[in-house]
Amino acid sequence: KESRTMKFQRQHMDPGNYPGNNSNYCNEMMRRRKMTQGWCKPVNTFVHESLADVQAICLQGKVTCKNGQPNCHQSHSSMNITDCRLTAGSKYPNCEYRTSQKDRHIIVACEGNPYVPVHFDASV
Ligand SMILES: Nc1ncnc2c1ncn2[C@@H]1O[C@H](C(=O)NS(=O)(=O)C[C@H]2[C@@H](O)[C@H](n3ccc(=O)[nH]c3=O)O[C@@H]2CO)[C@@H](O)[C@H]1O
Repeated sequence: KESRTMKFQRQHMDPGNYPGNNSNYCNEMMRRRKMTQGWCKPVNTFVHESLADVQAICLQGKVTCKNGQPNCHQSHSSMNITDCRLTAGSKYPNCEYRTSQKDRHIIVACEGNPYVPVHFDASV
């Protein structure tokens, strides 16, 4: 069974890569990382920073998660991310995404021992 932190890495980590001007980045990556099986995941963010830098967020600014839980953390610095958002005309199984590269602070939920990211909450 895939652990929560491995699921986080599969769904959200893409260090050493970024779309550049590849408008198909999200179409390719959402499939490759298995987020278009059974349904098209509506929104997903990939983070183009090292795993160490993203794991370090769990030691940074504590904030309340969207679901009210107290275990979210906001990155001190902004990070290179890509937001993938399902397009209006997209029909399963043809999941079509808009690719938007951004520079944002990210908010993740952390859990466990070691205390590591298990959920992507938002970017600000
Ligand atoms: N505090 C917590 N502590 C521990 N665990 C917590 C906590 N909270 C939830 N989980 C768990 O995480 C799991 C999960 O998949 N949550 S999810 O909301 O659906 C993820 C969102 C995110 O993937 C994506 N999104 C969204 C915005 C954006 O900018 N970028 C972007 O990528 O959309 C998804 C839906 O919004 C679920 O098992 C839930 O129980």
